[in-house]
Amino acid sequence: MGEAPAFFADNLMGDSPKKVDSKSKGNETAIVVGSKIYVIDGVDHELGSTIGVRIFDKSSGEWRIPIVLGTKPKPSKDFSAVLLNDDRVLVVRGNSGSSECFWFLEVGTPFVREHEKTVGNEVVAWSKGVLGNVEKPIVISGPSGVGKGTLISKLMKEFPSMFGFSVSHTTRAPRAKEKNGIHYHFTDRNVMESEIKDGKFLEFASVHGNLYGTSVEAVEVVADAGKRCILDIDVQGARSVRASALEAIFIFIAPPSFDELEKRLRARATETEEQIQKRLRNARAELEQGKSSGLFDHILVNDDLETCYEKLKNILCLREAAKSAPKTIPESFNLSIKHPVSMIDQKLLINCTAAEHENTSTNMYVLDFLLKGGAPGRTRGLNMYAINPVTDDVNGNNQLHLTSSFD
Ligand SMILES: Nc1ncnc2c1ncn2[C@@H]1O[C@H](COP(=O)(O)OP(=O)(O)OP(=O)(O)O)[C@@H](O)[C@H]1O
Ligand SMILES: Nc1nc2c(ncn2[C@@H]2O[C@H](COP(=O)(O)O)[C@@H](O)[C@H]2O)c(=O)[nH]1
Repeated sequence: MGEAPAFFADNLMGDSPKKVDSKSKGNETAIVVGSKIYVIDGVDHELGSTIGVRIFDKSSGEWRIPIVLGTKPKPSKDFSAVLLNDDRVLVVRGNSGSSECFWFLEVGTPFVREHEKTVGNEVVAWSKGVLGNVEKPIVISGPSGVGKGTLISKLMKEFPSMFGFSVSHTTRAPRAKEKNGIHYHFTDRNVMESEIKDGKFLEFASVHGNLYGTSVEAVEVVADAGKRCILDIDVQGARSVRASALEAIFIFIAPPSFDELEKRLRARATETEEQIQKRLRNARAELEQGKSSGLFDHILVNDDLETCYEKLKNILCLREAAKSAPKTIPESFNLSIKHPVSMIDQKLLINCTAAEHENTSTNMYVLDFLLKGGAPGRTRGLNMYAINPVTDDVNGNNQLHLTSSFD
């Protein structure tokens, strides 16, 4: 690796030109975010099997190797990188099909910051960009015993092919009828804590004295099956998901009264008296936060079960009806060796020029990434369409082409 050309950071540092040590082989792109320079290398020279990321801290003049979360892209000799919103880098890999083309590297999102606090190191997180519209996951929260599980079961029973449940991890003991892998992934605290450190969880919280968490995989498994994911998590978890890149619909289920909540919790007969008392104490705080925090898009009172269920279905149907018609997405395409990219109006314009027909065939694609997705893992809901660079605008609409007298 010593023979590699060094990466010069002088043009990025602003002050005295400074040659910084690098293991690069020259196939790298630098993205400046505040006082840091993220150097994305077509090959990670430690691992060899992925695109590499290093961070140069301008203030200390030091290189840092971050902890890398999420699915990592395979190495690429040819890629472009664009900074989005100061906290995510879009990496477009050349010479790859539509499923391996688009990657997001989170560099300063709340999700990454949270993990930096947990692990005490720089963190970046990869997620793969997935083309195609996708329904937003549904986060359902509310105090223990309010009926979240009952409502979710009804939804899954009525629409088995539409919804999938995100199976959480928990350190609590299974109840009599609960099955590992179906109701929860029952796990040991040590194992779960170590997996949290490794970035395997989208969110986690200590709830009623036990650890609960949604793994990235739990959400991805549902989305990969083409289903809309439902998360049954507490208010702390909902807050963490809000801070993540997973764009979801947040619904809070409230009881008609505190007495009714207590009645349901006791009637369920799954907890000891001590546990019931703990859950009721926590319920007061959750009700306060849930109703007043502005965290939730909808608050439903679960008085009569059937009425509440109808309201829940209404919320979900309305959202679906409001969805805009998808644009045409190329079934499969291969980005050629040269693909300069530029941003216009929150859209990425990709200029694909086939190397062998350099002057003859130019295809323009627009990548519309206003929709956010899951992290770290897959960022879903990207929209891609081809445009004619002469006659279409970036929305794919045909526009009047004015020819000048010199044409
Ligand atoms: N609208 C309702 N009216 C009367 N009983 C209800 C209603 N909804 C749910 N229940 C009952 O209340 C009990 C608690 O419901 P459920 O287990 O679904 O609550 P939960 O919110 O999922 O609780 P947890 O957070 O502890 O998992 C169950 O016995 C269920 O049958
Ligand atoms: N933050 C999270 N909370 C979770 C998750 N899975 C479940 N929960 C919440 O825990 C309580 C208690 O559940 P129980 O099954 O022991 O009755 C309840 O409010 C759930 O919503 C999770 O992954 N993350």
